[in-house]
Amino acid sequence: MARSTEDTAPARPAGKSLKPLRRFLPLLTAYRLPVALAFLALVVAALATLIVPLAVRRVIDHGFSAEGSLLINQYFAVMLAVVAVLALASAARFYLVTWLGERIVADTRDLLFKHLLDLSPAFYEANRSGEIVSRLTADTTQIKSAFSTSASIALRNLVMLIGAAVMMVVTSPQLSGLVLLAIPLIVLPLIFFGRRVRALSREAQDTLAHSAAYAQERLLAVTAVQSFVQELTAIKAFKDATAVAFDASARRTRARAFLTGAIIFLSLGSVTAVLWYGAREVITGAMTAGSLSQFVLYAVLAASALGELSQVWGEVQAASGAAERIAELLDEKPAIAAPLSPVPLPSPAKGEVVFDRVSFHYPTRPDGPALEDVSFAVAKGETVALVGPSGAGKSTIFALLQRFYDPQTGRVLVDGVDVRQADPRAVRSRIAVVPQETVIFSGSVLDNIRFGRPEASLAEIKAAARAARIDEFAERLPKGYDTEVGERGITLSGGQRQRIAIGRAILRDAPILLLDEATSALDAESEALIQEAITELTQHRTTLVIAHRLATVRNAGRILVLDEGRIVAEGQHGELAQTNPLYSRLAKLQFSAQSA
Ligand SMILES: Nc1ncnc2c1ncn2[C@@H]1O[C@H](COP(=O)(O)OP(=O)(O)OP(=O)(O)O)[C@@H](O)[C@H]1O
Repeated sequence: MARSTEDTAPARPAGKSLKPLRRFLPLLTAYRLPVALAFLALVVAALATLIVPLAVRRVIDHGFSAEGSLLINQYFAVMLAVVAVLALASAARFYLVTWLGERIVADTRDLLFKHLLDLSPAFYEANRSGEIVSRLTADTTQIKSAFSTSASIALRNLVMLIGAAVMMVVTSPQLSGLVLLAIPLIVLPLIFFGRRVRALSREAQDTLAHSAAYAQERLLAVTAVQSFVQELTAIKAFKDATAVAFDASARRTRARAFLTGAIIFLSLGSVTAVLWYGAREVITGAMTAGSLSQFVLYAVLAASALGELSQVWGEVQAASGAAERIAELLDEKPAIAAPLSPVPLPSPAKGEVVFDRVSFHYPTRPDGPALEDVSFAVAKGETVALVGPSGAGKSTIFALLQRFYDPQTGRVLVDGVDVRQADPRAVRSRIAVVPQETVIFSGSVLDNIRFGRPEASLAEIKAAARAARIDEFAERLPKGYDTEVGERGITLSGGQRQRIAIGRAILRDAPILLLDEATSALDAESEALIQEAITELTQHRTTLVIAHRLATVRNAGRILVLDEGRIVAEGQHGELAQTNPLYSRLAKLQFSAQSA
């Protein structure tokens, strides 16, 4: 279940059963012509069906008499034509309506994905990605049925029901009056079971998402599961989650089965009762056999339309439960958004960074400040190293600078503009990040470098790759730069992944560089290659680096020492090593093992 980033998740609206689905209706306005054609096909098919009983009466009342032998050929010829029209119109209706359903689902998925990309990290901290993916796939598939097959069946049967009811009244008002009495009997279970189906469907989708999230998390870390020999635990936990999802689906299906059974019994039962009454009318001569047959055919049509409608009603209710889950996600407001009229950043870019008395705690940790009263300024082209024990707040500084969160007090300025007043995309465009753990997407080596700037030319990408010392390994791969790297880059070594990250940042060519040095030890050769690549990257750029290497702190113009969210010292390596006990301890622990 998605939790709101705000602490108070809004309660789900109860009762208004189809509201969540209605919200997706406007998507149909883009497809007016197919909607109109589908409607036309629907009406034609329904009319064709309604003509059949009329023909049947004529055949029974006149066709079997001596003078009717000529007419009978005509009647059957007309019927054949009607059947052909019915078949054609039904095929067209099926195609168009299914097409529309698929379209709505595709559009909903696009809309949802776009929205998801706008949501800030705070949202993803509170929700599991597997559950979100389940909404994107399983729940949208559920609403597909509501907009395609269900809509098609519902509309056809609605038209049929109305048409058949009208024809019943025309054929025998007296018998129709009797049928009228049965209607409340049929509508009540529809309402009762419909509600139940919707609630149970919501539950079924929730539990399904839960098991999907579990599977995704374990599969992403399958090697960890295997190396800790936790397969059996994982299998059992997944089996339990699947069982819960299965039970929920079974309950939903039971409710739908009851609904369908009840409607079929009640509607066909009433037809039987009316037929019994009608048969007596025919015996007393108050009604012709043909009229009774015609009436009964219409009544059967109406009853089966009702039966199908009830089934569809169950499906629509189930879809409504799924739609509710999608709507919740769509209603999630991004915690970070551009102001109505964002202040443009000065052009040309300078690459200046200022933290002005910044205090911040993460939304999920209201009582634990991550930064307290942090102030510093980094001038254009300067390199500043951040050093501090684990959890001191170094990565948090990077996160605030990219405006993934807003500080509770104080300001973060990029090129003199408070990042809260600027468009977050504009701020991030001025920044290139080399994270400690490189994110690699499935695709080729080239694709992964291009991620830094998708519009870059091949020559630019190759140049960046050379500068980042990627060519050194890429050319030895089976297909060179076109080699597929596998999901999350599992076919590359740690050092190779880091160089791709550096290549991306070089290609991005942003004035501000945020570099989180890898802590993992590399062999001397890789290390040397990475240092060369980094030197290339930091030239002419404002650089903030979370330092783990002696060479880095030595080369930095200035070092900020962080401890428990505060800046506790500032200076250069030589002097800090002498004067600051925390720094000298960290330097001994972190840097002493390495040569410069
Ligand atoms: N997304 C988050 N949600 C809640 N708390 C967080 C989050 N990220 C970090 N923290 C907390 O904020 C504090 C500062 O973390 P930060 O990641 O900035 O430390 P760091 O100096 O980068 O540490 P390291 O060197 O280990 O990466 C820590 O106490 C950490 O537990």
